[in-house]
Amino acid sequence: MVSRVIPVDSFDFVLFGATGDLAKRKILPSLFHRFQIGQFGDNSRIIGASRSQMDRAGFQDHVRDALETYGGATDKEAIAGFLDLLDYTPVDAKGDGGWDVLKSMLREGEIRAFYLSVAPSLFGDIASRLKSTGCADDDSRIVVEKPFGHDLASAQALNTALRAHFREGQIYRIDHYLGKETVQNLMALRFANSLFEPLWNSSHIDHVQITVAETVSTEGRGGYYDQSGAMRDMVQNHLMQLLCLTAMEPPSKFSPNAVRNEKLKVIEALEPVQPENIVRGQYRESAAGGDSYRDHAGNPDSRTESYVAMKVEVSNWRWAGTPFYLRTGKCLRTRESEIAVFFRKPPHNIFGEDNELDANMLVIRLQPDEGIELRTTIKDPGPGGMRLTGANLDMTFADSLPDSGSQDAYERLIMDVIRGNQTLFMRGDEVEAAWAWADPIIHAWEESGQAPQQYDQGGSGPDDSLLLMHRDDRRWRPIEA
Ligand SMILES: NC(=O)C1=CN([C@@H]2O[C@H](COP(=O)(O)OP(=O)(O)OC[C@H]3O[C@@H](n4cnc5c(N)ncnc54)[C@H](OP(=O)(O)O)[C@@H]3O)[C@@H](O)[C@H]2O)C=CC1
Ligand SMILES: O=C1O[C@H](COP(=O)(O)O)[C@@H](O)[C@H](O)[C@H]1O
Repeated sequence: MVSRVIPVDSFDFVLFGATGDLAKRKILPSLFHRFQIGQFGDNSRIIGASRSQMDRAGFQDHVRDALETYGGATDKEAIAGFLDLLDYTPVDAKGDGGWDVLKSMLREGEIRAFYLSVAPSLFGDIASRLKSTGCADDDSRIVVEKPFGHDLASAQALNTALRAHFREGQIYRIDHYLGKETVQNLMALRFANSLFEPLWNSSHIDHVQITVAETVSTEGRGGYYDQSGAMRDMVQNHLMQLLCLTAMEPPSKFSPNAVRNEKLKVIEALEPVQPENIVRGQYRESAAGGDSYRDHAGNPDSRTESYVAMKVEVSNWRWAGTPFYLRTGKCLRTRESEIAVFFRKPPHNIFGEDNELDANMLVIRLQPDEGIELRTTIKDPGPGGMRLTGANLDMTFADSLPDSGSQDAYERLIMDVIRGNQTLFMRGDEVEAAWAWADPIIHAWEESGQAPQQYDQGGSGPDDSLLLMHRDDRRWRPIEA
């Protein structure tokens, strides 16, 4: 099956922070891939805007380098075609310089998208100048990167700054996990099949495990990360979104507000997490003497967590009695993200003591090998009588849908901005609700002053995370290389 490309209308895409790290590693390569497969409307243009003094040719050189280095681009004709769409103007987010030139580059009647790939401290300045200079109109989209705030108060301040100039319907808050193919597939699995929904509740589901394990350290971004930690960097946003999509009620339709209303209800139903239900970890120096978290942070006393595991309760009719266990960490054994849904065991065993019954388990693998797997119990084939064994119904997308094409999460999300579809973007109230849940947890840590438990690099996290499960007579799925 070849994926169908549905072209978008032509647009003016203004990339603030066009000379920055995220632009060159993700945004520009993603735009190029969508251009290369023919998704752009005919007159589309991309305008880079940053502080650096550079002309159009200089920006084209910068972008060519980014596409070759980070986008795997080799097709000279496609690269030349893409570079043709580019323009550049220096713009100072905090001053008046460059805005009149930017305004003169924008065309009447085209979709305008302003992507703010800059520090959040510049969001308010840019939003305000976009409006006061007439660069943005009432249909323009404004896209903002994470982190969306550091806590509830700062997220509220960002929302206020953006909403002073743009309607909520124009604001696209990026959480790149929502652009991942299998994350969207979770909604298809739940709401496009009649098989699962009747079982999707605490009567049939014992518990859910959501894991985002990373092998990378914080090296190179230790300064930023030490102010953030796993809770702010991953749990409040990415894991929260996975939890919401797993736990939410069926929306009445697949529309931005219908989906986001249901996600918001999940966040609002979260119980406060008690300290005994959270484990924080920090990676120590490796056996080979490799740098520790504290070395990477440049802070020998750091109490910031690079790992967190927690038991979360969703307090509503559907989920009462079914805990969600979340965990994420750096420097773990392997890169592996998944949602594992553990069903309850069959209520009665007709096969006798020699055949212990296993529970069914549905695993939604987000990365690296995207797919869906259902663990079932079958008869062990052969003449050995009625002996039971486990068997997996495995749908690895690379095998079952080999020509479906893969796309980076940013590709999908940027095209949705042009289409004007906010379903996969966080609404302001959602982000604030997530911070309102996370803030007390973080404050309690800060007040206690307790250091996270040290854990080995290349393992599966701190020992206490095992106890979190053992206490409930459960086990984590192994993080396996
Ligand atoms: N890098 C990453 O992997 C990720 C980044 N993010 C987020 O994306 C955003 C950008 O991050 P990143 O690319 O790493 O940051 P960088 O520091 O690499 O780039 C910052 C960009 O902002 C521009 N800039 C700074 N000050 C001004 C100003 N006064 N006026 C106009 N432009 C200005 C810089 O322009 P110039 O260089 O010309 O001065 C540069 O292009 C941040 O919000 C970050 O949190 C989110 C997820 C991952
Ligand atoms: O937002 C972030 O995400 C990455 C993990 O993203 P993935 O797509 O590679 O799973 C994480 O490493 C980073 O710390 C965080 O800021």
